[in-house]
This record gives sequence, structure tokens and C-alpha cells, in this order.
Amino acid sequence: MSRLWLIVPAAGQGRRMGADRPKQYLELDGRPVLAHTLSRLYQAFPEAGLCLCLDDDDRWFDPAWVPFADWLRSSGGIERADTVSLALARLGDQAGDDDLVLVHDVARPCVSLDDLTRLRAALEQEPAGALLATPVADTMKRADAAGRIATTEPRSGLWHAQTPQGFRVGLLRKALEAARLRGVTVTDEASAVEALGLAPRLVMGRRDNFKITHPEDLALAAHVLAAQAASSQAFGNSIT
Ligand SMILES: Nc1ccn([C@@H]2O[C@H](COP(=O)(O)OP(=O)(O)OP(=O)(O)O)[C@@H](O)[C@H]2O)c(=O)n1
Ligand SMILES: C[C@](O)(CO)[C@H](O)COP(=O)(O)O
Repeated sequence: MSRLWLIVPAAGQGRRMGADRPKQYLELDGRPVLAHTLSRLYQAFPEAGLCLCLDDDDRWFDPAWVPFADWLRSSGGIERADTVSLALARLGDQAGDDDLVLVHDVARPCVSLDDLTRLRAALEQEPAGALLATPVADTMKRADAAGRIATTEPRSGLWHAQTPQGFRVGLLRKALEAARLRGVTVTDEASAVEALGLAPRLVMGRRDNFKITHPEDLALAAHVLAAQAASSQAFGNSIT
């Protein structure tokens, strides 16, 4: 039976957030963002093995925030894709080609249990992998160099890619290595797999699984967590 692995890239610097520390260590409802994200993953997949990717110079991390029994730490790379490649290398032979791996940004603490469960179920059926995503809701403009509208892009068929993004370990290794050899920087795992000519499955996710990126996103995440907790208590559903 194939095993489930979780890779959580948490080696970013949070430059767009502009805080006094990387955004994964900013406080959200009394705990760091990183602790929330790992809790959500653990609630959905307590049996999984975790590879947590941290900058070698990280001075904020506390292992008490990791609820998983089976976990290891790996280093950060220059780009996010390098970080994920280092994690796959760190897992080594423990992770077989047919094992499943979900890669989830540490900066997405609001991911719901329901989305995580549905994604894993979809992944079991999808040789090309699967990722949470939401259809684009706004009209899309392409800017020119002067900050004016160059064109309005048709939004039909456009989706926002979220995480987790899940694949068989062997496929993700092959895809990221191929991207590296081509010298292409991919901003998500699915792009690397697409470049092999495969078509990962888009799994409709909740829009509140956003990536904390800019300063105003932290307050938004706090509101989302509170609303999810209230809805969970009121309706007995599995948001948190
Ligand atoms: N070299 C990198 C770059 C990013 N990440 C992680 O990838 C996720 C998504 O990246 P992003 O939102 O861009 O985070 P930062 O790189 O921290 O932010 P910024 O780009 O604003 O500096 C985050 O969980 C981040 O910690 C990583 O592990 N290694
Ligand atoms: C992986 C990702 O979160 C999917 O939307 C996104 O591509 C990360 O992008 P960033 O450039 O690291 O912010």
C-alpha cells in the first residue's frame, strides 16, 4: 500500500509581507501561521510522514509546533521549486515512486479538512496528479509597461492554482528534475508536471484557502479562521 507524504515549504523570507520576521512566524489567533498550517494537515492526515522545509538560518522555528510523530526537516532552496526538490531528496528511499506526496505552502493556514480529504481522494484516481484550485471570478486585465490596460484576457477556463498539489513521488521527482535541467523556474509543482505533457486534475477548492502574501492578508486569515470555527460549531461540519 502506498504511503502519504507531506512536503511543507516554509523556507521563504516573506518579502512582500515586509514584517520583522518571515510570515510563517507571524501570530494568527495566538499561534504562528506555521503551527496553524501543520495542525490542519495533521487533522486530515495524522498517519502521514512530514518533510518540513526550513531555511538553514531559521531562528524562529520551535519543534513543539509540529504535531506529527513521523517528521523530518530539510533545507530551503533558492526558489520554492528548489526547496521542494531538496525535500524529495531528503526523503530519499523512504519515499517510493508509487507513494503519494502532497506539497502545501506553509502560508495557507486556512485550508479546510474537507478540501484536503477530497483532494487526496482525487489524487488516488489521477496518475497525472491533482491540485486544489478555484475558477477565476474577476475580469482579467493584462497591463502594459505604463500600468495601463493592454488587453482584457478571456477568463473562461482560467483557475487560480492553490495548494496542496499532489502527485506520485516518482512523477514529481521526474518533473522537477526535468524543469531543473531545462533551466525553467516553475512557480508550482503542477507546472513541472504539465511540462512533461501531462494534465493534472483541478479539484475545486474553497476560496478562503488563500496564500498569506501581503500585510492585509493576516487580518483576513484571522477572520477566516474565526468564521470557519464558528461554522464548524454551528453546523458540525469539518472546516477546521
Ligand atoms: N525559496 C523558497 C521560497 C518560498 N518557499 C515557500 O513557498 C511558499 C510560497 O511562497 P511565497 O508566498 O512566495 O512565500 P515567500 O517566499 O516567503 O514570500 P515572498 O515571495 O513575498 O518573499 C511559502 O510557504 C514559502 O515559505 C520556500 O519554502 N522556499
Ligand atoms: C504554489 C502556489 O502557491 C500556487 O498558487 C504559488 O505558485 C506560489 O507562488 P510564489 O511565487 O511562491 O508566491
